[in-house]
Parts: sequence; structure tokens; C-alpha cells
Amino acid sequence: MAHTESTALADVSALRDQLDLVDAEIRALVERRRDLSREVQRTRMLTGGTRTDFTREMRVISPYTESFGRQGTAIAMALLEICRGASASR
Ligand SMILES: O=C(O)C(=O)C[C@]1(C(=O)O)C=C[C@@H](O)C=C1
Repeated sequence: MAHTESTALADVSALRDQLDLVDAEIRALVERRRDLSREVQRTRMLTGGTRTDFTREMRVISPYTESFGRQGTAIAMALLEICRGASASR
């Protein structure tokens, strides 16, 4: 059955509501990831280690690249930057 224009607009609106919910879930997951990541970083630094572990970062990035290609790499790198904090330099 063909959609009328108003039905199509209502469908788009309902789908956008779902997208908004998914985006909110993603932001909550990023915050949770950041908290866990900072706990690991704090623990490592308390025992004399560095804030960053680039070998681990490569392992974090790899599955994102496998799933989403170049954009996956970019997502993973942005996530790591958020989780490290802007001031992290080592
Ligand atoms: O897994 C660690 O060792 C972390 O410190 C967490 C994390 C991450 O957010 O995934 C953050 C910084 C490190 O450079 C590597 C990974």
C-alpha cells in the first residue's frame, strides 16, 4: 500500500524519535566507557605507569576498523581521545 505524504512524515518523525533514543544510549555508553577507562588510567599511573598504552589502543581500534572501515578507525580514535581527556600527552 502506498504511503500518503502525511503518513510518510509521521513515519519519519517516529523513526527520528527512535534515533534520538539510540543517540542518548550511545552518549550514556560513552560516558560509562570514559569512567571505566579513567579508572584503568588512574590505576596504572598510581603504580608508576603512563596514562596511555598504545599497544592496547591498537587492540581497541582494530574491531571498529573491521566493522566500519576508515570511519570506524575515526570513531575509535575519537572515543579514545574522549576517554583519555584532552590534556593527556603521555
Ligand atoms: O586499557 C587501558 O589500559 C586503558 O588505559 C584504557 C584506554 C581506553 O580508553 O581504551 C585508555 C588509554 C590507553 O591509552 C589505552 C586504552
